[in-house]
Order: sequence, then C-alpha cells, then structure tokens
Amino acid sequence: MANWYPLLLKLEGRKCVVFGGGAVAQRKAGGLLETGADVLVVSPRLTPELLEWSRRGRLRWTAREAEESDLDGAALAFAATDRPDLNRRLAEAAAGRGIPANVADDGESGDFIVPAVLRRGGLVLTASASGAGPALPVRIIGELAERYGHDYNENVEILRTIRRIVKSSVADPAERRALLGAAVTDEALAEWRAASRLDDADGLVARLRQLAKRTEGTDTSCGT
Ligand SMILES: C[C@@]1(CC(=O)O)c2cc3[nH]c(cc4nc(cc5[nH]c(cc(n2)[C@H]1CCC(=O)O)[C@@](C)(CC(=O)O)[C@@H]5CCC(=O)O)C(CC(=O)O)=C4CCC(=O)O)c(CCC(=O)O)c3CC(=O)O
Ligand SMILES: NC(=O)C1=CN([C@@H]2O[C@H](COP(=O)(O)OP(=O)(O)OC[C@H]3O[C@@H](n4cnc5c(N)ncnc54)[C@H](O)[C@@H]3O)[C@@H](O)[C@H]2O)C=CC1
Repeated sequence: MANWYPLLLKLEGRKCVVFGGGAVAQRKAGGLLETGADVLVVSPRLTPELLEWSRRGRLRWTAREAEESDLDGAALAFAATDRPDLNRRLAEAAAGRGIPANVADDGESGDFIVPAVLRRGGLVLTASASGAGPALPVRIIGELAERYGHDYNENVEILRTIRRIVKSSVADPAERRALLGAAVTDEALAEWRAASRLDDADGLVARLRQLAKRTEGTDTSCGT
C-alpha cells in the first residue's frame, strides 16, 4: 500500500481534464469547480448536471471520445470513464507528459486519490483510507460535520485576523504560540464570533494573555 502524501492544491485558473461524463466524473468536476479550476470534461455523453454546468459556462465540454491531446497544458487529469483499459492508457499518457493522474476504477494505480472532504469556510477537513475505499472516510467526515458545525465557517478568517495582530504586537515566538493556542479553543472562538470587531490590537492581546494564563502550567514553553 502506498504511503500517500496529503496536501492542498491551488488550482484556480489551471486546466484540469476529466475524462468521462458519468456520476464519478460529475463528482470530480464538482470538487474542482469549488476551487475555481478551469475544468475540461471530455466525454461523448454527460449527466444532466454536467450538461447544465457546461451550458452555464462553468466548465468546458469536448463532446467526443478521449484523445491524448486533451491533456495539453493540463495540471491534473482524472480518468473516470467506464473503460478501465482506457483509463489506464490515459493515466500513462498523462504520466508521459508529467501530469499527475487519478484513476477512478483503480485508485492505487493513479498518482493521487481524492479524499472525502468537509469545508467550513477556509477550514478543510479530509479523510482517506489510502485507496481502500470511501465508506470509512465518508463516515468519519459525517461525524466531523456534526462536531465542526457551520459556526466554524467564520473561524479561519478570525484566526487570520488574530494571527496578523499577534504577529505584529508580540515579538517572542513562544508567547505568540501560547496566545494563538489560547485563541482557538471553542470558548475563545465563540467570544471572537460574538465580538463586533477584533481590530483593537492592545485589547485583544491583553485578553489573549488572560486566556493563555488559565492554561499556563500545561504549556511550559510559555515564558510570560
Ligand atoms: C481510491 C479512490 C480513487 C479516487 O476516486 O480518487 C476511489 C475508488 C473507488 N471508489 C469506488 C466506489 C465508490 N466511491 C464513492 C464515493 C467517493 N469515492 C471517493 C474517493 C475514492 N474512491 C478514492 C480513495 C478513497 C479512499 O480510500 O480514501 C470520494 C471520497 C471522493 C470523490 O470521489 O470525490 C467519494 C465520496 C464523496 C462523499 O460522499 O463525500 C462511492 C459512493 C457513491 O458513489 O455515492 C462508491 C460506491 C460505494 C463503494 O463502492 O464503496 C470504487 C469501486 C467502483 C466499482 O465497484 O466499480 C473505486 C475503485 C477502487 O476500489 O479502487
Ligand atoms: N473513484 C470513485 O469514486 C468511483 C469509481 N467508480 C468507477 O468509475 C467508473 C465510472 O463510473 P460512472 O461515472 O458511474 O460510470 P458511467 O457509466 O455513469 O459513466 C461513464 C462515462 O464515461 C464516458 N465514456 C465512455 N467511453 C469514453 C471515451 N472513450 N472517452 C471519454 N469518455 C468516455 C461515457 O460517455 C460516460 O459518460 C466505473 O467504471 C467505476 O469502476 C465507480 C464509483 C465511484
């Protein structure tokens, strides 16, 4: 079994080719559209949803069988036709051009697999069973969706703001780490969400010091 390396890719404006126009191609294309990728679907037929996305100009559709030249200039390829032999050939053609490929019918033979995903604003939680199949990751993501509800949609932007303030007001790296740790407890996050603004830097840092003090002793690296 491969030891897959997890990462988040920036695909905005980058060409991603999806071969096939069935339910699997639709799910892959849908995930790509959320990133702002330039999605090209190559398939003689499309699901009604894919057809709708094509009509609305959300993606490009080439209405014929796959050709290697469809890969020209692509950042990623998804071989999601119902023909395993063709999927394999397309993945090989992609490899020959240095383009990472996903193989829908045999994930482990591809260069990457797609995890189950939960997005809460900028917070991205993923789970994968390293190609063993989606059932367990999908169950776990369902559990995470309950634990990390829609409240979390705002938390990443809040963290971004707080981190900017802490970086510009606190010089000591150990104290910064302690303050940022104290800023992301559920209790603290609820406080920031309820606050009308966070741009009073002195007030914010004072409050973070208070919160961090409460957990002092559990973090000996905090020298304040
Ligand atoms: C290896 C991987 C390759 C890849 O696609 O990247 C792969 C492969 C295969 N999936 C198969 C079947 C199904 N896949 C789904 C759904 C999802 N599959 C996804 C990922 C992955 N699927 C990759 C790694 C997963 C990991 O191990 O972590 C998800 C998470 C992400 C996504 O696709 O966007 C998405 C969940 C989205 C969500 O609900 O959140 C459903 C459910 C449904 O369709 O409703 C079924 C039917 C039920 C079943 O069989 O379990 C088959 C058998 C095909 C056959 O029997 O012919 C293969 C082939 C094989 O076994 O290799
Ligand atoms: N990775 C995953 O998450 C999953 C993978 N699968 C696998 O993925 C494959 C596709 O599944 P579905 O989308 O449900 O199949 P589907 O039968 O609904 O769709 C297949 C699509 O491939 C297109 N196609 C056929 N020949 C083509 C060619 N030469 N060039 C371009 N497109 C072509 C068809 O027009 C059709 O749109 C299945 O064979 C299955 O093994 C199935 C379920 C989940």
